[in-house]
Amino acid sequence: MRHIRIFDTTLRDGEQSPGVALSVPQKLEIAHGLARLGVDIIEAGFPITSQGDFECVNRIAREVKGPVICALARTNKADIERAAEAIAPAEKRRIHVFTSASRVHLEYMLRKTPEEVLELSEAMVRYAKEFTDDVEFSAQDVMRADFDFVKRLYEVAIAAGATTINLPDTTGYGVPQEYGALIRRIRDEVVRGRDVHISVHCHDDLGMATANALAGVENGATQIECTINGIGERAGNTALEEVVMALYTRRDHYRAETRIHTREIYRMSRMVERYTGMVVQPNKAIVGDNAFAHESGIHQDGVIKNKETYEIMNAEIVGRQAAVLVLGKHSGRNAFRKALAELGFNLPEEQLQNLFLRFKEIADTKGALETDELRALVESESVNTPQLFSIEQLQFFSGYGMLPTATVRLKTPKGEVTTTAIGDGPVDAVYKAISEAIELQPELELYRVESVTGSTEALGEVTVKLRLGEVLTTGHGVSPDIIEASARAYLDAVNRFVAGQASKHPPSLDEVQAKGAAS
Ligand SMILES: CC(=O)SCCNC(=O)CCNC(=O)[C@H](O)C(C)(C)COP(=O)(O)OP(=O)(O)OC[C@H]1O[C@@H](n2cnc3c(N)ncnc32)[C@H](O)[C@@H]1OP(=O)(O)O
Ligand SMILES: CC(C)C(=O)C(=O)O
Repeated sequence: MRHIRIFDTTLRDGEQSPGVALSVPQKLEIAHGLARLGVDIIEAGFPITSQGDFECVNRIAREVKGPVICALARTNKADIERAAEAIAPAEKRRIHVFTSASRVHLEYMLRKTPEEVLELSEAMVRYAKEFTDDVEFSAQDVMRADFDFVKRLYEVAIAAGATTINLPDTTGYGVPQEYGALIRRIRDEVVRGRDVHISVHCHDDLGMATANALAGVENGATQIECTINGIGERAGNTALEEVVMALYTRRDHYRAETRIHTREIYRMSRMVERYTGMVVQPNKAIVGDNAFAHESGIHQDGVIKNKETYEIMNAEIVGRQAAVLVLGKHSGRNAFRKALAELGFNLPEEQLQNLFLRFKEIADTKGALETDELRALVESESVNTPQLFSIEQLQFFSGYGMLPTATVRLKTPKGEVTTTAIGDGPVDAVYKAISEAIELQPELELYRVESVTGSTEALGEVTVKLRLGEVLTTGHGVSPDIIEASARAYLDAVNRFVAGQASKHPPSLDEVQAKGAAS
């Protein structure tokens, strides 16, 4: 298999992301991480940019062992000297000299003729060679440049000693077939079998950076320039994790391999996310939160039966936890049953079906449930208490300057009962309305409300203790709405009270209500 070099430019092009400025310790830690990841080349910075950037590249060159340490330089002597000085302590060092290729860059930005750019490029590659044998040459914006000029530029760069020629699609203008064809022509018409690496550097302005880089590999490139999480100027660069995993997962197709220790990928992604403050989108390939999660019932059912139904790679291979089944409104019974079994609940089928309906009802309004929320739901609903009283409807009003008022419609053994009450707050109003509907006046000994996972979006879990005469009963209720959870907890306690009496000497409801009313 062909070896593809991974040239990581997180610390140079990646740091050019608007709003990102990494400190020296952060860059050093990222560089050490990149060495552990197994990248071949680290582009550590652009030393002429600032004293801070110089020092950073210099410290990385001193301290980070393994990869080639590379510094960027424009086609001028001052840049090259600064780059050479910064990387001098490295065991393996590279200077990356760049110019521009497109007419618009030459005319408006460099304000030079093509002949001047050719001359300067040749002279500056030669100059960089005085400091290191390993010189890379790039001409920005090759996709929008005249091919004959691009060809001449890279020919002079190779003649001057460039050992790697990089073809940057600086503006992300290329499409895979076109970019691949450019790389092929460079291979056939410029490199012509010489010992020079062809490198790809693609930007993601049209969302094609990864596809373009891979098209380059298919057509002769042996180096990919990329960044962790695809960060970089504007829409970013080719994402390291994407090209590496594409080459690995589709090695049957590309017949090429990298030296990346893939199990380090996720850790690096999180480190770069944390230090740059650039949050990885949930649906980002390989490293996004959802990349190995399944929510819909049909997918979950398939994955439970055989992971290969919906997974082309294992999460573990990129250093993540095994794929997770997210329990939300799209989930099915098989995934629900499995999740409960993993939590240690093996419920009878009928109970599981009822619980599933309640779960769907909650997930429909709240979204996916976390493990602790699922556990709370099961614990509050799975105990086989006969539902003598249950909520049909619940409505309440409260607010500053208003009388808290609640109306409940309950299913009771006497049929549907609707009552309204005023209270000191919405929960008090609901409890008074329920008490009237069930014709019992329990004393509330304890009322506790908690957010199951500690966030405001979490399920609310309410625990109550009610005293009915001599008997103390506990009830639990969960719901995204804490007033509803409170009503459920109250009725749960009442139903348990009734069930507890029934297990000894079944009283009639009239007896229970008479007892409750008397207490
Ligand atoms: C596609 C890329 O990612 S390229 C790398 C981009 N990275 C950066 O720009 C890093 C941050 N940059 C900086 O700190 C500054 O721009 C510096 C230190 C590099 C230069 O700063 P200044 O000297 O103030 O120049 P300024 O940024 O205003 O303009 C850039 C100059 O570089 C010239 N230039 C641009 N590319 C090249 C090149 N490849 N070779 C030679 N000169 C170049 C421009 O023509 C312009 O020259 P001018 O001042 O004669 O008009
Ligand atoms: C310096 C070059 C390689 C670059 O970053 C670009 O053209 O995008």
